[in-house]
Amino acid sequence: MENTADITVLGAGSYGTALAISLASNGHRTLLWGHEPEHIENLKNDKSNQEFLPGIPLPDLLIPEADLATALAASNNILVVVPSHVFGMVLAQAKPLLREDARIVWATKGLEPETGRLLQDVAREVLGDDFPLAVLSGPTFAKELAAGMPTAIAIAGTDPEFTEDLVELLHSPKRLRVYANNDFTGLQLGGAVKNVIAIGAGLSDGIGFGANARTALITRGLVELTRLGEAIGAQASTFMGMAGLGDLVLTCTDNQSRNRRFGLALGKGCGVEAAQKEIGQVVEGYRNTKEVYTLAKRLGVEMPITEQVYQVLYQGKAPHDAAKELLSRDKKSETQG
Ligand SMILES: NC(=O)C1=CN([C@@H]2O[C@H](COP(=O)(O)OP(=O)(O)OC[C@H]3O[C@@H](n4cnc5c(N)ncnc54)[C@H](OP(=O)(O)O)[C@@H]3O)[C@@H](O)[C@H]2O)C=CC1
Ligand SMILES: O=C(CO)COP(=O)(O)O
Repeated sequence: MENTADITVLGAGSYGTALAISLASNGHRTLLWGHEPEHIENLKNDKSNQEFLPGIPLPDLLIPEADLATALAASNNILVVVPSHVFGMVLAQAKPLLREDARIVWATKGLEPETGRLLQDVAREVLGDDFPLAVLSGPTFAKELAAGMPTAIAIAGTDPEFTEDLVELLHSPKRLRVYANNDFTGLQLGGAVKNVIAIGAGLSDGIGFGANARTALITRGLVELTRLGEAIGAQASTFMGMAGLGDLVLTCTDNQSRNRRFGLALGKGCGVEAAQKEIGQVVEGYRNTKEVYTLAKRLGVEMPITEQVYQVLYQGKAPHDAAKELLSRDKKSETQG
């Protein structure tokens, strides 16, 4: 039927398109909504997303859609993949158009601008408590997922039936392995904090440090993520999985990561604005550093790497000085605190 779909994806950038390709390749009719009609027209004409995923064909079951009302009427399964700073705004836009049986999942990685709230709090504030919610998080570069290269991800949510249905929709023996997780909070936090640590790893490589420093940042980044997670009620074990260690290793070590590339550019002496412009896509960790820092301060959680990245991004500290400060911290036990 023309106007029905198994799932609707909101956000036609690199990751929204990659997830839509993956869903459609699994045989599910998938509507992909984007806010720029011209961009959606290009997707239809080119049968690919030349701006974000050049050269990767869109499957026939992926239907680009410029009208939000049509997109939301087509399915009760709504996957939101817009940057975190517009997440609340897009939900507010969607709310009056949502079907009564709508269920909302997001793959956005970040915290609410300024407040540092988890996106579940934003979703509940905007939508109320009646819609089932879920989150996708884990080490998944859009380009590889879209190209059908093997990928694994984790999912958690408020409603077991919804998360099970999402696993069914997303899971593919050939391209995407989906792990169910029961830590809704932990999955959201992992996706936000890893971006900050990835900037730190990029900074370290950019100023000429090596594999030892990068690996120390990943390892201690995992410690500070876990500390913050436990303070907000997440399970420490979550961070040893896809949305913690998995995403940290991916984004701290591979130059497909925009957050890592942003840090690299800053470490080499580039300014914040120029580095963002060079990347030309969302760098979630830039804003999210402020939000993670704010959240950690509010809860009294020690996050030395986040603190130094914050000082480089927002207080004009030189990357070298930030690195020196991290190294010159008091001796401490690896296992305590
Ligand atoms: N790319 C990846 O590999 C992964 C990304 N993610 C997460 O997915 C989220 C989206 O990132 P990604 O797709 O990569 O980002 P991109 O920069 O590739 O695309 C962002 C998209 O969001 C659109 N957008 C911006 N503002 C709005 C708005 N108000 N309403 C609707 N759409 C809007 C942009 O449109 P326009 O171009 O017109 O501004 C663009 O199409 C982020 O939170 C990211 O961390 C998670 C895992 C992997
Ligand atoms: O979240 C991602 C991979 O899991 C994408 O990372 P970047 O946003 O740093 O490109």
